Amino acid sequence: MDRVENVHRFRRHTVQVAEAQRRMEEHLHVLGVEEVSLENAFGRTLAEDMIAPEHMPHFRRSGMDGFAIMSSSTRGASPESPVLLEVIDNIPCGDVPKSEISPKTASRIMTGAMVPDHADAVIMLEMTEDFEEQGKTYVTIKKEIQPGKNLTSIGHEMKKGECVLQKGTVIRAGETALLATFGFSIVKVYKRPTIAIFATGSELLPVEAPLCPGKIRNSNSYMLAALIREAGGIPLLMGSIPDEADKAQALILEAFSRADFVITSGGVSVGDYDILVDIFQNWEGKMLFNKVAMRPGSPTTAGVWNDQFLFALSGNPGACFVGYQLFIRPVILGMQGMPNRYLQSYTAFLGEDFKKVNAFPRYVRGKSYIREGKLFVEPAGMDQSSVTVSIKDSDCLIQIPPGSKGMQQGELVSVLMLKG
Ligand SMILES: Nc1nc2c(c(=O)[nH]1)N[C@H]1C(S)=C(S)[C@@H](COP(=O)(O)OP(=O)(O)OC[C@H]3O[C@@H](n4cnc5c(N)ncnc54)[C@H](O)[C@@H]3O)O[C@H]1N2
Ligand code: MOO
Ligand SMILES: [Mg+2]
Repeated sequence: MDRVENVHRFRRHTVQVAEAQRRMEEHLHVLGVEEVSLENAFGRTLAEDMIAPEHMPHFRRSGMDGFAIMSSSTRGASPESPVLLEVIDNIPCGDVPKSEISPKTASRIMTGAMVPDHADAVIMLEMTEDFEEQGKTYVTIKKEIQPGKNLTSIGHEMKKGECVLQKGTVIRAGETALLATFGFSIVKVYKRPTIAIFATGSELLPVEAPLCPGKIRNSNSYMLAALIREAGGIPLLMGSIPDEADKAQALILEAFSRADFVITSGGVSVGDYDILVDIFQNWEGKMLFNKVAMRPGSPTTAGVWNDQFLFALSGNPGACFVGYQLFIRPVILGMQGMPNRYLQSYTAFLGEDFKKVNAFPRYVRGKSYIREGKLFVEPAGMDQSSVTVSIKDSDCLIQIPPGSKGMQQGELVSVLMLKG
């Protein structure tokens, strides 16, 4: 149930995180498609199924350096009664064999080379002895060899016409190897969203400015830009806006023409200078939510303007980080066609007591570790919403359910993994 709150000038309706995500999903659309070269495709999402244009491998391939033979030639072979075959060819990788194999012949062959016709096995070099006699080379085999030994058949890994990679697959190292194998030098991928980032607050200084009393440097914009890059988006740093609602609104609306969507940080709570609240109060677009049952980041607000999102994150760095992970990251991944866009949930043991109580579910910046084969998590450091230093040490968000008693060391807790 939504809880309605009346704080001074702005009615706020608290929604659960899942409901807030559901509302934003209604407006989430995959961006268009573009072609990129394979070397620039890392981290991108395939926009079409990739179908194998040929078998892999497309020729019968030797798995060892040795001799290609007919396995039947070795029947009865033993140290006491070795088989003698005449060596009729030498096949390096990349060559086509010049001769086919018969019951009395063998061809010297290298790992990865094309196995000659009628050969159905390759015997390792170390299991043979060869010698020359009257200008001819012979190989001695003292062991029976099974058909198919050290020979990779055509289409062993994949058959022509099979789906190599499905639409929606994120291209990482293994995918890149397959795309290269099948000759896809250009691939169709979803476009990367461009996101305009504004910081708000008259206290904010540019990063390069010296400190002065009461002011701080704008760290949220840079943190958000880094997070956006991590998710494959393109950040547009728009600097910081002083606490003047009209000016901020004009700049934000203008940014919609330059970006796929806009994020702001700061100015969403109940302070006198919380200008995003004013902007959303006069919002002509659609409101999605303006209060979320979560800590930190409860004032996180979102709306849609002509099909484009405006996300207003809290100014407190910890809240800004958590708000990004729960709302912005899934949108960036979703716009790139990624099906698994929400942080994955695991169960872990709590490594230490967490006594802070709250009416809302709490997302504690945590660090995870394995002890005796079990996954443990504990707070990464100071957990107040205003704290920046613990962000770098966190690899997960520990989900502490709302309640009056907190949680004890050793209890099982649900965790959202941020990395990996
Ligand atoms: N009376 C109440 N006060 C507050 C409430 C409340 O419910 N009643 N909510 C608190 C909660 S929870 C949060 S979260 C914050 C939200 O604050 P805002 O989103 O309005 O952000 P600001 O007021 O602009 O700034 C808060 C804090 O963060 C610093 N900040 C802002 N921008 C940046 C930036 N780009 N880089 C680094 N740090 C930044 C800013 O200087 C403030 O210290 O409100 C609570 N208050
Ligand atoms: O919702 Mo606030 O982010 O807890 O400090
Ligand atoms: Mg404020």
